[in-house]
Amino acid sequence: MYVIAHGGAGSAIEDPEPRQAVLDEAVAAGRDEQTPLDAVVETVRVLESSPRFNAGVGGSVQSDGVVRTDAGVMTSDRRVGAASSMPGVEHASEVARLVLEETPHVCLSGVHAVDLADAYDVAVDADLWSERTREQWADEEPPARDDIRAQLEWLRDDFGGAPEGDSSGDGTESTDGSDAHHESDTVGAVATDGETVAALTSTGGRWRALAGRVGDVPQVGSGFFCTHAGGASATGAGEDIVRVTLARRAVDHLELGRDAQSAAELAIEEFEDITESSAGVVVMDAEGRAGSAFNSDAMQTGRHASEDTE
Ligand SMILES: NC(=O)C[C@H](N)C(=O)O
Repeated sequence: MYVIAHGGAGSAIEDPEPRQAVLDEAVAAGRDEQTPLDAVVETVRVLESSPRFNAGVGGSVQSDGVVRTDAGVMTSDRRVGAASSMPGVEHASEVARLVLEETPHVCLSGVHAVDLADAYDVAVDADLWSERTREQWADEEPPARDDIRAQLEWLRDDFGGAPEGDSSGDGTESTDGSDAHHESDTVGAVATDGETVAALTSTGGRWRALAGRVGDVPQVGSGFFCTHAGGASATGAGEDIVRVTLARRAVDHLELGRDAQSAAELAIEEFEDITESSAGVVVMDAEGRAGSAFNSDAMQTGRHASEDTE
């Protein structure tokens, strides 16, 4: 099994090694699986359990003080499953797989997605707060939950640009080496056994987004996409990623004959030209050749590829 994983596009961090170790461990877990779908879920599960990433435990906090998780997965036979806005769900990746495998639909949201998870014994009462998100949220002064207009006033300036991780401009960085606002560490993976391919992305979204906000991650073609040619997982400013359907763009370039690296690079170039925002994407073709590109300061990846086309 070939696997590539990412830990989000965002600011450069001072101490990338501990996060790299988790990414490498995640890829190693995925490599042992029997199918690409199992491989991407296993890879992402490891990342969702680590508070170093903005997915599962340690996810971004929305404007009402609740952490909600999103994920989307697609296989090369064009099966799709996505789930969004789930409080208490550490492994959004598993709920996305449930939607793909157990339902006739492609996306479920909110309490209904949580109910599906519960019905299939996926844990739904996890504490998704980490030490870091607790500390950061304690510094926030959000308006009352039911005053939506005041909340929008409070958060509006954080959006319309890239999640560089330091939306306050105070340049702070947390002790475990992730960005201060902890929103650029979305995770994702693409895997292939040389026959079929799967791509999966999972996130806590963006810091202090309006409660109920859903970004690119559970939207097919935006945060994730996969065909027989290969798959892609995107990360970055979700509001901008959806405008260009970034993951689909990268896979389209594979379909048109580019290698994984130039498909990733071209997709990011086009993304930047259109949006002037920042993002990253990892790509793997059906033979397990990997590529990645980003226009943020950094994006960490882990990979076990047949070849790096970089
Ligand atoms: N850091 C990220 O990748 C955030 C994610 N794309 C979102 O907008 O929800």
